[in-house]
Amino acid sequence: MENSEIKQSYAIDVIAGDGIGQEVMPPAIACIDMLAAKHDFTITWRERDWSSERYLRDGTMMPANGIEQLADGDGIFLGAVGTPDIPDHITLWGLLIPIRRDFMQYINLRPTKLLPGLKPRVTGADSIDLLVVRENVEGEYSELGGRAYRGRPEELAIQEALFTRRGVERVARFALDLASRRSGRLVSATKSNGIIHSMPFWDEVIDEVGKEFSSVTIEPVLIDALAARGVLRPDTLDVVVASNLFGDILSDLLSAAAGSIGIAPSANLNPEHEFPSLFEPVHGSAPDIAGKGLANPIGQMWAGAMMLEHLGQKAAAAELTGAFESVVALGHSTPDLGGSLSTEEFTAAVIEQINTKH
Ligand SMILES: NC(=O)C1=CN([C@@H]2O[C@H](COP(=O)(O)OP(=O)(O)OC[C@H]3O[C@@H](n4cnc5c(N)ncnc54)[C@H](O)[C@@H]3O)[C@@H](O)[C@H]2O)C=CC1
Ligand SMILES: CC(=O)C(=O)O
Ligand SMILES: [K+]
Ligand SMILES: [Mn+2]
Repeated sequence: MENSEIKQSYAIDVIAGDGIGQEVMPPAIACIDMLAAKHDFTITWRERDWSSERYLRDGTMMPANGIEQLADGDGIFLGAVGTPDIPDHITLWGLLIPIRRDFMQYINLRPTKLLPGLKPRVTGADSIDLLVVRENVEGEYSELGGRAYRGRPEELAIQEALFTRRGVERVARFALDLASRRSGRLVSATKSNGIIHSMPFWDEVIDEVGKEFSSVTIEPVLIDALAARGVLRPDTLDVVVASNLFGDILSDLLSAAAGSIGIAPSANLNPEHEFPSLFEPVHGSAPDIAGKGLANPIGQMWAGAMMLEHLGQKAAAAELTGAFESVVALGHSTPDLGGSLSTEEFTAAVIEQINTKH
């Protein structure tokens, strides 16, 4: 695309949310603002106070017309939601999950990389560079089911997993296309030995769509064995396609194998650009470290880079990932990566990198 065709001014909704979401958002925004000035584009940040605090105050995570308010923006930049004071299904289903669904963000793209200068967690895994393609609007996270006989000995809960042909086809196609442009290898996370209906269906549909991509080899791997492989040999993985729940678990596991869940970014994509996409770190609100200045802002910064890339600002995106990679390569990091810098100190080092590179 010619540079002149790229829009140069964007409206981005900011939902820092809860816990360390509030601490890692300002560092990411500071970096992006500097890059915007350098690369001649502007971002208007539309700050939303949608959070658990708002829920405790007003009884809802976001306003009734919250989705409408986001619809005309160019993207959503989210920190994390969740607090020990409110059951997690209320906070998640009151904000993040409706956004993912109403805006048909059916792809959750989650890269994992061993950053330059970091030691692998296990020997033999010294070149991790993979992408989890997580199905993001159906699967195990469904509203089908219910509870009955509350509080009685007969009490029961039924939770149905929902897999549609269209839903599996589109995530398969996205992952196969990515794999065809990378190693030509796609691992499909399955569990068709134990889950008798949905997972054999998943396997069949992935296989069918795979016929359109003759250059890609599909390797179905049972999720239990895949978890073990993710710990021991994450270097053998390139593109992994997974259902909503499996992809959620795998992405925490793989980013931990590569150093810390504090570095992992996540793009909730509406690939058709029909609705805004949402960018966030993989991690949650981390109440155990919130308020202590210990949070690693890389996950939020890297999510910001994915957002810039999605907007067409590829040079700025590359400069942002390059900046935090350089700081880590110089041996500076937050405690989760074995370093001693605070969130603020690490951010200052990244900003200095951006400043000194012309
Ligand atoms: N997309 C979202 O907003 C998500 C929200 N959550 C919510 O977050 C809350 C806490 O969930 P947890 O299960 O504890 O997961 P979590 O991801 O918040 O934390 C897990 C562990 O990783 C550490 N950690 C996470 N991010 C870090 C960072 N940037 N730097 C350094 N260390 C980091 C935490 O200190 C904690 O020990 C819950 O309310 C949960 O529902 C959880 C995952 C995703
Ligand atoms: C909710 C959650 O854990 C995630 O989206 O990663
Ligand atoms: K998050
Ligand atoms: Mn998760």
